[in-house]
Amino acid sequence: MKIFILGSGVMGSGIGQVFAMAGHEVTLYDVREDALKKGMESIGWSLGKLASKGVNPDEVMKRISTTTNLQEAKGSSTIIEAVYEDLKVKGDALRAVSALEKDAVIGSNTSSLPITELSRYVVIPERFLGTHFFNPPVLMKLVEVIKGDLTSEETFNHTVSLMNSLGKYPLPVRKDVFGFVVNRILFRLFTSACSLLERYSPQEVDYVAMRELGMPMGLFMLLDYTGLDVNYYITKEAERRGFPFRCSVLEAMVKAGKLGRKSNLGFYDWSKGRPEITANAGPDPRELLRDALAEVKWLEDNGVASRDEIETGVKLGLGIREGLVYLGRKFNIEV
Ligand SMILES: NC(=O)c1ccc[n+]([C@@H]2O[C@H](COP(=O)([O-])OP(=O)(O)OC[C@H]3O[C@@H](n4cnc5c(N)ncnc54)[C@H](O)[C@@H]3O)[C@@H](O)[C@H]2O)c1
Repeated sequence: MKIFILGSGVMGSGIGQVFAMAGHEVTLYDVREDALKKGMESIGWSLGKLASKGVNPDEVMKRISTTTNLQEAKGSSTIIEAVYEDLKVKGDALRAVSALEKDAVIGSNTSSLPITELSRYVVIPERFLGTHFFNPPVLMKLVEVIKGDLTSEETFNHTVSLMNSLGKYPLPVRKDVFGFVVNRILFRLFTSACSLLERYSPQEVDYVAMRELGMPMGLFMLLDYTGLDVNYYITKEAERRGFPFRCSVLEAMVKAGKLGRKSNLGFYDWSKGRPEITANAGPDPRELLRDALAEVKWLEDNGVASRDEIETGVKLGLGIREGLVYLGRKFNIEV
């Protein structure tokens, strides 16, 4: 199949690599030559790492081409949009590409914009949906496939099968809700963690997140890792869309230039690399889990995804090895 990727950044290049590794012909498109060059370098680096696992880097590389000419989208069967997370930038890119190739299924990799809102920009909204890969796309097995209000059942089912054929686990998100499934749960965990700061240190909360919830990284460490400015922006966006992701300390931290890992300082000091967790006690794990589990129930009750699908998504997307529902039972929280 001919695949066209809009945006050759962190996600676009990774998604292109995933398709090429599954045998598809991929064209990476970007408005910047240097982004295409960087994207190809990062694919080459990643394939080099995978060579010892039976991947033939040259074969995969041969299937990927780059362009700054949007006209090359013509004849593509699938188009994935992975440009900046901005409604106007995405809208303009989608409008232009969808006018060129009307038969393609178009997926957006947005993390926070409603699929239905984006679908207003495409020529055939029935053939448009969300394809939310996780970072890094090559290593993360989870892809949320999101049905917008106008997405046809055929497009949705076709894309779920396509993601399966790439070796991914497509989590079917049947309703277009803010944050989709996995990030909604993550935002609940963040909100609970932030509200514990009155009584506990970030270290103590993270100790419990890692030790009792089995997360690969603590919640404050994760906020630092992805950037406090990025997370502050998401809390504002969540608020605007009526979803309670709150973390009141973020605003002052961002204003003070504490952005997390990228500025060497956030909830942790990153100047010497990934910080060590030295705490050996913290809050009751139920205080972290309760709202996240209420969210699982909400998603299930509202027909967004089933409990089993959510559980698999949480394991693959957040690295919570045992799953949230399992932890709920373990700690006697009713779900
Ligand atoms: N980075 C992550 O961890 C992550 C995870 C999941 C989803 N996402 C989402 O994926 C999308 C891309 O994120 P990213 O981290 O790869 O961003 P990025 O900044 O690394 O890359 C975006 C690329 O889009 C290009 N671009 C901008 N306007 C364009 C246009 N009109 N046409 C073509 N290319 C254009 C830029 O030149 C840049 O190379 C965003 O919607 C983001 O929310 C990101």
